[in-house]
Amino acid sequence: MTDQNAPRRTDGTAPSAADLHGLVEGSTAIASGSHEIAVSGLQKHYGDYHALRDIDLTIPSGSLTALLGPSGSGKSTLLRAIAGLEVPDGGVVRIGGEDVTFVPPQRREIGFVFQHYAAFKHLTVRDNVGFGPSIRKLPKDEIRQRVDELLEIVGLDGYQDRYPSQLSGGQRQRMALARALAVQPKVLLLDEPFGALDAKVREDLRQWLRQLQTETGVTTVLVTHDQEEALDVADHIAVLAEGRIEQWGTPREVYDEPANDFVKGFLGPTARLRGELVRPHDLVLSLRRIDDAEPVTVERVVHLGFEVRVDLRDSGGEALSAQTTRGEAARLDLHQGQALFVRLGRPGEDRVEVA
Ligand SMILES: Nc1ncnc2c1ncn2[C@@H]1O[C@H](COP(=O)(O)OP(=O)(O)OP(=O)(O)O)[C@@H](O)[C@H]1O
Repeated sequence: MTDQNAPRRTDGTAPSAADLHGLVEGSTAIASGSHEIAVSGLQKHYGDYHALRDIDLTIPSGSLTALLGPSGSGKSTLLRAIAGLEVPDGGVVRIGGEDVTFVPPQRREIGFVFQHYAAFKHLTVRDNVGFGPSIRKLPKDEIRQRVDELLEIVGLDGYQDRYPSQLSGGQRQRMALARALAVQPKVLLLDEPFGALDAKVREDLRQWLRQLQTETGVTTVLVTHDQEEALDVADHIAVLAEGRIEQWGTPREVYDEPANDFVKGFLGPTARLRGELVRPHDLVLSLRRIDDAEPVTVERVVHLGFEVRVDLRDSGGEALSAQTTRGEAARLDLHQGQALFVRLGRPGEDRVEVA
């Protein structure tokens, strides 16, 4: 089976490790000045399939932007078009104000990290990270110093002489980031870099990525289908669906002021109350009817640490879930079969109902 996240050439085949190194080999500039990424009117077809539909997106210099969307929404295609691994059918890609639409990847001064990092197995961590600078024939002691600094930043100091097979998955991805940064790229493009790792490691690595990005200030684009990851690390999120950008904004904007039901549904759990899509934590439960609260029956009470999810059924037979706290669940004595009322809370309202 082919990996959806694996990089593809325009002919559909996966690039070799040497190709990927080629992405950074040509990099010469040190990340300074404006490295805004601006995409306008971008179109991409694969045969009859319209993978990118007129994409306009500006990624501010020095920021971390997440491309978030379901599988097949076009995230990787957009990232690969920015990298130069895909040639668009129409539109323009600019990096730092320069039109790079037809500039080959190795001349775009980018660092790229994929979900499955193609390390040189026969090279040590030091030589993997130092590969790009050594191709550019930088002085050996300068390379050594740069590699040591980067390995310290990514938390791999002391691992210089190990081989990739002697690293954990998380350590390998951190080595990949160090290697991408070793050539001091203008922009860092990350395609589900933590996708193959387990949940806890992912969480640690995204905190670490956020810190690394803040320290280096390199303009970063992160492809992810994980809304929590995007909300957690990104300055801005572009939400994609079917080759279009549905919304662009800060994590708070896309979560609190979603442009449409798709964005609302994709950014977090939702419940439908009288036809309106709402957040489960915006629902207020009460034992007596307040205002025009909807009568519901408790089907299940699920304790998820501090939070409690209450699965309900309304009088029309529709299922919906509310989210509440342990304290409130105890106060209401929530239990299966209980008759309750649910309504939409107002922002800042005290959730504790004395019924
Ligand atoms: N080389 C290709 N040839 C044909 N179709 C392709 C090719 N690359 C991507 N596609 C199609 O274009 C669409 C967008 O793919 P893309 O990889 O950009 O989606 P994605 O949002 O990154 O999804 P995922 O999260 O699954 O990686 C998909 O329907 C995919 O099958």
